[in-house]
Amino acid sequence: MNNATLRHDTAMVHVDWQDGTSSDFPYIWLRDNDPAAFHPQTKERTGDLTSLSLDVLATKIETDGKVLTIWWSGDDTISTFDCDWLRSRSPGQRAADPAHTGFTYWRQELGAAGVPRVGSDDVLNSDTALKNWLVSTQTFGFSIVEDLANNTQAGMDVARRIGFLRETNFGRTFEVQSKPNPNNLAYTSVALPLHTDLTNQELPPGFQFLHCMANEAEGGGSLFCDGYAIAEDLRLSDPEAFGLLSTISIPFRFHDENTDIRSRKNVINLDEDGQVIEICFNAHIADVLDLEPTLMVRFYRAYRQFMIMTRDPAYLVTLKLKAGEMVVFDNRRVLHGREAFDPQTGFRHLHGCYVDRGEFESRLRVLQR
Ligand SMILES: C[N+](C)(C)CCCC[C@H](N)C(=O)O
Ligand SMILES: O=C(O)CCC(=O)C(=O)O
Repeated sequence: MNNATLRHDTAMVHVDWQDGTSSDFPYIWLRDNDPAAFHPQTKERTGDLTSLSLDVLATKIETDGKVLTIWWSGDDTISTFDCDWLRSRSPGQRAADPAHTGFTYWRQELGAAGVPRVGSDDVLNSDTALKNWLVSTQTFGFSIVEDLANNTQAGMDVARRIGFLRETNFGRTFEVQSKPNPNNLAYTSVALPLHTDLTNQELPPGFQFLHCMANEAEGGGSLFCDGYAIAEDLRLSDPEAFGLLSTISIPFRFHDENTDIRSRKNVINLDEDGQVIEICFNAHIADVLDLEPTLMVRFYRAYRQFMIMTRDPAYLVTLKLKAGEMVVFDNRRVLHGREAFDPQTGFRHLHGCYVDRGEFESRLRVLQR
């Protein structure tokens, strides 16, 4: 970068970059981000903000277009910044995040044939295949890994290519099977309407992995819908319902002999720009609603409307997992469910685990380096 020009006043350094763009850097920000204030090996911040004056001022600033040098008043500190780094961190613009590769919202038209698929050996052995798989899993919120070995380790091996497993009250891994004395409906053979798991947790698990070991019973098909697509359609068709579901939290609770785990969540969660970033929807573990009575009635209308949309075939993709396939989905975006099955007609067994979004995004950033 050549010929950047500088102006500075009592609060900021203003830089006109050669390409016509410009940036404003407050002095306190520059002083706080002096490269010398970071540990050379760990890259952690070691500078102490409280030792700086908020009115810190420069006595002299120079740039040769590659490096910007500042002489500070008050002490003899001289800070040197790389201009490309400065530009990439221009205050007021978010630095691009390589883990955020974009979303494609989908509806029924995607069909089972549109679900991204990848071979388990490719993901296990190739970083490029791993990266491409993570990108498509994030884009659609789900994917299927094929040709897993026929043991309960195989799905975990794939999940661990991403990162640490998220342990919950259901264990580090879990067996979705019809069991005696079930502590939740997943462990029966009944139909499960579309839902997200563990909305009763302070942080609901990010990605869910369900490795199909056997699916021989009649029924037992899998259901999926894109919660983000439903939320965006609701935003347009019923702004009042969207507003309530994205601002009013409701209680969720799971309890059994050993646990009583509760959390309040909005059904639709937005970031500060209003983008949908999480769906928490699980009718079976919604606790008794405790809203103020007039709000209650408005909320029920909104909540029921969202529920009706989750039953609308326009959003539904169905498939029947085969032994050796593993479905992977963002549990905080894509709702999942299953048809009832008849355990008398054959064995059905899914082996599952979770990996949180933070692990997933970290792996993606590292693979994009
Ligand atoms: C069995 N497995 C661990 C996968 C899910 C458990 C879900 C438990 C709770 N009923 C909920 O729906 O969130
Ligand atoms: O049995 C299935 O296909 C899905 C089970 C499920 O929804 C769950 O474990 O949360």
